[in-house]
Amino acid sequence: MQELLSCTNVVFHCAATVRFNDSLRHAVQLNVTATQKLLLMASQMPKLEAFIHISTAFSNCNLQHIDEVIYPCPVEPKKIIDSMEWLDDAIVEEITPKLIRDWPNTYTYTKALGEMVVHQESGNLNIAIVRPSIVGATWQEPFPGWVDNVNGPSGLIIATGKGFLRALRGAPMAVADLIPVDTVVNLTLAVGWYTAVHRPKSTLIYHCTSSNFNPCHWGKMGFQILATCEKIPFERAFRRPYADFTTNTITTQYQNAVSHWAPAIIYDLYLRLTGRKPRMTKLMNRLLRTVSVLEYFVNRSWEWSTNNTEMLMSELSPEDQRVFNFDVRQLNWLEYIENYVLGVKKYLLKEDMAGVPEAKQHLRRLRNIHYLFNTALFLIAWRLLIARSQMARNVWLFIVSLCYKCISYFRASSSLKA
Ligand SMILES: CCCCCCCCCCCCCCCCCC(=O)SCCNC(=O)CCNC(=O)[C@H](O)C(C)(C)COP(=O)(O)OP(=O)(O)OC[C@H]1O[C@@H](n2cnc3c(N)ncnc32)[C@H](O)[C@@H]1OP(=O)(O)O
Ligand SMILES: NC(=O)C1=CN([C@@H]2O[C@H](COP(=O)(O)OP(=O)(O)OC[C@H]3O[C@@H](n4cnc5c(N)ncnc54)[C@H](OP(=O)(O)O)[C@@H]3O)[C@@H](O)[C@H]2O)C=CC1
Repeated sequence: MQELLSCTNVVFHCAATVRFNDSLRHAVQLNVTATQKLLLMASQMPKLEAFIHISTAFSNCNLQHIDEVIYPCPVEPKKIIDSMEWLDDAIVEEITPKLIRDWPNTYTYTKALGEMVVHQESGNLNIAIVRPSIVGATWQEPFPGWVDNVNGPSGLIIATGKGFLRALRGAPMAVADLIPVDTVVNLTLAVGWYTAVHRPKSTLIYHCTSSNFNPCHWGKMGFQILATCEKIPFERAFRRPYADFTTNTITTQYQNAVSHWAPAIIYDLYLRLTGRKPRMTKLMNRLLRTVSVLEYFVNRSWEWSTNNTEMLMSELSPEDQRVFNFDVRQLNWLEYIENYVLGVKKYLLKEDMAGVPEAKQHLRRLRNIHYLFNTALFLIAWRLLIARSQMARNVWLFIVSLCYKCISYFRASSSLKA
């Protein structure tokens, strides 16, 4: 502690809980109280030049247009911190929806409270706030596509590539505000420099987002994920990768029943029959729960103003602009997403590229099983229909006689030509 207090020049405060469904008590402890404690600690650092707090672009996701300002929270953070000390867990759980109001989860709500704490308790500290949007794999450094956890889109890329996720309630034309992690790091370092050297009079907020500079839509992203998974498939896929966005609740429910639950139940039945432990329905349950907490972010678009980020870009020397590049106007989304999917395969699934031919062969087998299954299903349905309906029998006889006539006609015309 003594060493930290006496030697620290710049604090980059990244630590947080990023789980959307954390209990309010835990999220307040990590994202609000800890911020307050770190500010107190920072105020005792004589050599401190700058304190950079990492928030999220979604801390005010209850608004549609978000400026580079700190918005007040309905209840003072101090009151929330105090109440967490004496309220028991059951009451905290009960009042959580009332407290978080139109925030979608405890994470975004407590990140907003964390910003308020920074604003109120910064004292004489030289502070800035960075708000990244959805952090994705690296764009360039140390190499394209590096990723180390399943947060945000990464987990859903796995679920799509492995064929578990077939449909997602989301708007394909909504903006997918992804930002590569190396861009966030570069911008954060540049903010550290600017805050320490230029000492702005007020706390500056920097939106580390892509939509203002180079927008990409969920539809385009989904398309490129599927295209890459087709070209370089993941190993041992459950089904062929195919997924689509739907905006309709009934279609979503239909897709959940037919494309998610039915195959999982059939597969578990097969596992049981072959004496193995069923696991697919459990996995599907977890996946659909994850999807339900992420859906909020795929159904809406936000606008973030980026004046401070643009100002910072113009303040950097040409050499620093190159070394600490955070200009996402140069980012090619299709190339980035392809590298992202390959990074997921390599660094999260730990799959070797040598296994690609076998993975392709597996997809071909899955395609054949799919055709076989559909044909069998069609024949069974048709057989049942014929047994029960005179009209179906008539249609069937009509089709058979039509086929017979066509074959006879072609046979006759070919023998005439001969
Ligand atoms: C057309 C096709 C298109 C496809 C692609 C489309 C992509 C759309 C993506 C939209 C992303 C939107 C993200 C918005 C981020 C906002 C930015 C931030 O500031 S926020 C910063 C970002 N923060 C986040 O992203 C937090 C997201 N995560 C959470 O909030 C929670 O983990 C939870 C609620 C999902 C589950 O909680 P709980 O039930 O308590 O259980 P646990 O926590 O213990 O986990 C259970 C299992 O789930 C696993 N798993 C975890 N995450 C994902 C995932 N994304 N995915 C898949 N799986 C995931 C986890 O590995 C574990 O597996 P296992 O070890 O048991 O095998
Ligand atoms: N991922 C995203 O899409 C986005 C993230 N952010 C923000 O970026 C920051 C980093 O997030 P991300 O890297 O994604 O999340 P991670 O969960 O990967 O990292 C969180 C970090 O916080 C540390 N931490 C958690 N609890 C404690 C604790 N009690 N004491 C000390 N350290 C702790 C963890 O340490 P350890 O590894 O030891 O557990 C970990 O290094 C967060 O502030 C988050 O809000 C903002 C926008 C988007």
